[in-house]
Amino acid sequence: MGILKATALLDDLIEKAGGCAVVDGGLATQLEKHGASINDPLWSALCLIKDPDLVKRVRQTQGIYLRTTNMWLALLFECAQVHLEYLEAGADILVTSSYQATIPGFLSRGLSIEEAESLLEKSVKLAVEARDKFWNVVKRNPTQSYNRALVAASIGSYGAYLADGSEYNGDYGPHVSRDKLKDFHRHRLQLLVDAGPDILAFETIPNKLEAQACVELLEEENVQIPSWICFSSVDGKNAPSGESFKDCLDVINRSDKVSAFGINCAPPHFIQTLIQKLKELTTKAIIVYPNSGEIWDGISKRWLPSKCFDEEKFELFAPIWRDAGAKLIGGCCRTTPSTIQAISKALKERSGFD
Ligand SMILES: C[S+](C)CC[C@H](N)C(=O)O
Ligand SMILES: N[C@@H](CCS)C(=O)O
Ligand SMILES: [Zn+2]
Repeated sequence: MGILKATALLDDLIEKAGGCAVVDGGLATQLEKHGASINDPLWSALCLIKDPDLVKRVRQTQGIYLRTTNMWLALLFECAQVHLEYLEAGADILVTSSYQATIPGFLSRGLSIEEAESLLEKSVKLAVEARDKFWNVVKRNPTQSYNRALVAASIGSYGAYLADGSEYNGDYGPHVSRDKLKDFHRHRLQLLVDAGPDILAFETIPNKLEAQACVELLEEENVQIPSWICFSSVDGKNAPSGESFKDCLDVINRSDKVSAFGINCAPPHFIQTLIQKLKELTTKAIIVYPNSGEIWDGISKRWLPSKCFDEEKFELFAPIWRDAGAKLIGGCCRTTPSTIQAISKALKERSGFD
């Protein structure tokens, strides 16, 4: 399938969803609700390591903290379950568990290169299998209101891999060049593309340099599926680095490989104004999937309480974001299947989709 046909799948989904498709919610958050403790440099990618031998080695290098020893195996099976929960809630797009899954990350935990590669591949397979399993059941029901979901392979920023909070400030220091970022992303991107997702999802990109690296990589690797590139924002106006979105979009707007641009894991009260701003800066589809409004403290590794938004407001704001021009809406960290169900209901009822 060429890129035009692959991009048509996304356009078609948006149309079938009534003009605005629903992205899933926080994978890590829902894993935690299932009892997993992911306070670890691999964060949500821990759910990929369910093979007992791999778990043992990872535990030996740094320690996985799960509630009880007996629970660890069961918990590590939860990723597929979380995908199914988001599908049931009405997600039209599943984002894979590869956000913080990287080759160097897995190597530093004692896994071999082959094991690391196979875990990345597995992140896509888990989501594809959940999608196919769910669709095979619901498609038989003539009254069902679900779409066949698409799978977006998550590519977390370099800052996510560093696990030092830099996906929220864009400060990679003077020694991180565009080439270094391309080197960091290349192998994982190749593996994820080969595993057969429908879309690539670059998440929480914090600065222009990394956006440039990602766009160049898509060209160099001649990627034949559409991508979205999402930035976070901590001031509601600019990229986390302080660079303007206009500057960051300069390079992205020139790429045919990028189908959508937007914001993820930023507070929801920034979103309406940001959509209006982005509409003036790009003709690409706008995607927004904010977090709950809580703020990630990258040092203490915990979420600080939200001052401004609560989960129920997503239901109210999703149609406002859609009317402002967003074509893809979902939730990021600290949102759950209930958030996604509320978004899906609000968007699909009003569009007459239901
Ligand atoms: C989206 S953030 C909450 C993910 C976790 C972060 N990269 C860390 O490892 O601290
Ligand atoms: N999609 C990611 C979070 C991005 S900030 C995850 O939940 O693993
Ligand atoms: Zn997030």
